[in-house]
Amino acid sequence: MPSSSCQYIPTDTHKAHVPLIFGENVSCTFIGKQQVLAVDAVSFGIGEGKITAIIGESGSGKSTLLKLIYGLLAPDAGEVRYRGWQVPTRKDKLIPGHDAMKLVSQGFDDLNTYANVWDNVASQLSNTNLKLKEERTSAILKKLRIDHLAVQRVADLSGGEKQRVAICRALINAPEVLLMDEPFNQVDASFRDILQQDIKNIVAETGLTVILVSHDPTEVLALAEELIVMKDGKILDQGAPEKLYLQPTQAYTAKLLAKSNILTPQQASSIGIQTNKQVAIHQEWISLAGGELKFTLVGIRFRGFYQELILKHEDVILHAMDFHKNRYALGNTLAVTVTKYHLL
Ligand SMILES: Nc1ncnc2c1ncn2[C@@H]1O[C@H](COP(=O)(O)OP(=O)(O)OP(=O)(O)O)[C@@H](O)[C@H]1O
Repeated sequence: MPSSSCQYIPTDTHKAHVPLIFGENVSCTFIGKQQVLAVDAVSFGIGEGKITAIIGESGSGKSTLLKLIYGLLAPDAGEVRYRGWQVPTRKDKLIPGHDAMKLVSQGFDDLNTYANVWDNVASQLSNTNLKLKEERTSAILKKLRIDHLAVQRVADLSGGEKQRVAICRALINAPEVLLMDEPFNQVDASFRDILQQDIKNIVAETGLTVILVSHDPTEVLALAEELIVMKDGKILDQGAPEKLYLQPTQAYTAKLLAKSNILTPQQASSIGIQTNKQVAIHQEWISLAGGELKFTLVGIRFRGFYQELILKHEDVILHAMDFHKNRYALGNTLAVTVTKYHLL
């Protein structure tokens, strides 16, 4: 329950469509050798029972925003509310962190690496009902597929396994919100997909609200239902992944999510697109199967299942995807068609 020292505005909860968590003009400055405005007057809403990802380049303020939501940091302006209640911060509470939320931090700081997995998780429950304690610990370890590791020391686990222990610890007391800072950092690609699906299943089964931070948006495109895009402490975009991917409003978002080619109106005009706006052309919107536009191949990057071609026409550089490797050489002239573009 929210702390009694917090201000409650009952009318907020009666408004239609008020998000579970919302921030209004929230700012946070770090004062050290230099003053850093890490979060700059942002307003946002986070819906209940879904997965929201905060994404952006390194240093854009993602972790700071997560800490403001949890109450680990106090905003120097604006406010964050949870179910209409102002989120208590260090100023209001002895033990920081909102009681309805749990944070899984990047470094697994909360784990006791010398204890085994079972004790790390079970220790989060009281001893008043030992049977229930055992049942709940067993159930959550099974749900996160680490029941076979119950007696292993945490120190001996892989990064991905430690991540699962940290999530079990966070979830065992059934918080309403799970906050995760770069949860897939230490998990390799194949395990990442399984962990993401497990998190999705838990959200679907329990109505848990998940907020996670990622510097790699491609890894959360399939996971999150809502994205918050940050740059230089500001929120540039918020919306559904498909919408932000296909109809970005900002060049930054288009580049971040789709590695899109961004052209000025003049550059666009030289390839036949007349507009006074910037143009985003995603790599997959460029067809190499012939066309009027002639580009010179100036670079080839191996990307695994495809290669990225760097194409030049006058002062326009386009990056395109090619799934048929080894059919072109540097210096070749390629006939190109832009099949789709988006005006910013
Ligand atoms: N405790 C702190 N003291 C001083 N400056 C800080 C502190 N924490 C963060 N910053 C600065 O605030 C800015 C935002 O940092 P933050 O960690 O929120 O970014 P981020 O987007 O999460 O970055 P990353 O993806 O690299 O973790 C950065 O310039 C960072 O150096």
